Amino acid sequence: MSILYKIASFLYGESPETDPKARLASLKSVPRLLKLIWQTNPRMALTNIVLRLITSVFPPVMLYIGKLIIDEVVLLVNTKGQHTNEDLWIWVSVEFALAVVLDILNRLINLNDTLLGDLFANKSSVQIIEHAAKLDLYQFENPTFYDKLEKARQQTGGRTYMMTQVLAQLQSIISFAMLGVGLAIFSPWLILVLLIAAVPSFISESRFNTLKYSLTTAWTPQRRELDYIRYMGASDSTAKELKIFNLSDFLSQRFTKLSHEFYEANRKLSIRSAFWGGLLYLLSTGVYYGAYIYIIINTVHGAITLGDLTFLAGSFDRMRSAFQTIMNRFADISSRALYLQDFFDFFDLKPAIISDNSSKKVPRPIQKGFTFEHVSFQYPDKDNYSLKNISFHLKIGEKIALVGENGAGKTTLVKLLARLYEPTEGRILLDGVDLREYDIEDLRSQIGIIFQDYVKFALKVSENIAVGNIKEINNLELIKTAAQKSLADTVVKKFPEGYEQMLARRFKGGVEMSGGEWQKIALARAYMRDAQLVILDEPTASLDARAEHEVFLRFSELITGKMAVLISHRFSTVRMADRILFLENGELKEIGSHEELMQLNGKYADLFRLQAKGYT
Ligand SMILES: Nc1ncnc2c1ncn2[C@@H]1O[C@H](COP(=O)(O)OP(=O)(O)OP(=O)(O)O)[C@@H](O)[C@H]1O
Repeated sequence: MSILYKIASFLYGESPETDPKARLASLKSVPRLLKLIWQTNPRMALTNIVLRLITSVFPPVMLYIGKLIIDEVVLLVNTKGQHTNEDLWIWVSVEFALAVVLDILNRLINLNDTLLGDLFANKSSVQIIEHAAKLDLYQFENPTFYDKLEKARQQTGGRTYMMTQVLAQLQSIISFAMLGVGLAIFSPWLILVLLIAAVPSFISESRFNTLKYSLTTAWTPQRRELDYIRYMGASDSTAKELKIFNLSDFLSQRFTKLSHEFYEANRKLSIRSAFWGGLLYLLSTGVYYGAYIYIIINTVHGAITLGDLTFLAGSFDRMRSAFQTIMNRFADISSRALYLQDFFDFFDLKPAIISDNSSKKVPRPIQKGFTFEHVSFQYPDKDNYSLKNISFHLKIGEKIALVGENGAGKTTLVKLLARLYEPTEGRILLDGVDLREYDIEDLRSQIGIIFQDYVKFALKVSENIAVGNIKEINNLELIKTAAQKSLADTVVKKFPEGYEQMLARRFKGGVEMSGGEWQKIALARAYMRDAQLVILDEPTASLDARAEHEVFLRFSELITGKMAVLISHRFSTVRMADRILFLENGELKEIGSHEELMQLNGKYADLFRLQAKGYT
């Protein structure tokens, strides 16, 4: 075990989050951070470094000029004004000029920090969005991944702060070295005293920062829950049910209990940290004053001049605080580096569903269609299969309907078709070639899919429709045609601002629509692209029976010649399909046209009759 490791173990303990090896390793993310800062804006990053370098030379130079001034004054006092005072005023002017320049430099650094920090925060937020888009759907459904994503997202402010800290550290180290050179010329042993004085305080800072990180990390799931309760307690989407079910007390009690537990854990740590921090700082200050007294005694005995005294005391004081800052900042940086590690860990996550350069383009037009060959699928965190041994062929121009009770596996099947997941066993072929061999983006561009839980974007009507083919966002003609096809144009007509109308009430001027109206808008997305396969996963459940019938009739006419997969619980709609696949517990139980399945008199026929009875 290396000495470094032993020291680190002592400082940080051995808990998994505070594992010293992990902490030392996390410092490796600092150069990666610097690279990111550089990439944000090389010119501003360079300016920042240069300004800091120049500024770091100022403290020793100004202290030395201070010494010269005092020596001049003492000389004048001792010679009762005999000695010419020309030099004195020159030095005072130089010091004044330096003070002005230093102030300007510091302001420029602050300005640069703020602007570069803003750019850096924006860039990393964009990078998070871009990277998240590349990841697989199952990664979003995994709580560990979600924690990483949350940490990466929440740490935007922290990363900007970290950026300033790292750059400031560079400046402090150079400044410290410059002061050290001056001090070493006069009295090298003072440097040793200085180092010893700062150590206790550094230890306490390190230890408590680490404990703080462990606490925050250990509480991530609870903090996520707190965020969730906060959102549920005050959100447009939950307000209705909160009132009807009178849930606000339930939520506020739950929030209070959980937040209080966290507060208590944090409070104890903060008090301990304040106590030990204060005590050890007192110790450092004691050592400093010991050295100060020693210098004063030497001055009184005439061993050094009064100017030397101010220079030494000044240098010593500044070095002491610079050293303390460097050490504390180092502790801060290394514990924040753990958060930074989370950020980079998120970027290191790679999607499993990818395509390489040799990937095929989807045939235009598709010749044979899609074939499921003994496809089984199990969600990563589930013990049982959601689809079992499914085999069927979707022919060119054919419209099939998936029917089955809740949880039968209908949505899962269409997710596999769009390659949002890969089959656990078996394979899916497109024109006889495994789906995995096609370019994923090209494949998805040929599939139009509207899910039951489609997103209601707080965007304009035109944008809400254009998300079906975002490249055409400025093609208002296409958007209008898509709206006509899905009957959304009847909804849009009611808005004073037409296609410019803002939807959802999240932002000013946004209007809310009924479930059925939203569905017509969402359906228009399917008509935005010239897809070869269109999948509608129950996006019409909120439409009244007549509207759904009309929508599907139009749909069948409009997509003639294309393949379609419909999921609906309404049998009047389902029977319009060429063939019906009846799923039960992930298994394909019956397949055939409505008439064939009725003749078979199996489960489909049972359910059909049950629903028909309900309607009469
Ligand atoms: N993301 C997921 N992670 C884990 N299990 C899932 C996930 N999505 C669905 N399941 C499970 O897979 C099974 C099939 O779900 P699926 O959504 O495909 O059913 P469905 O037939 O579309 O149901 P519904 O008619 O209610 O929409 C269910 O048991 C469900 O719990």
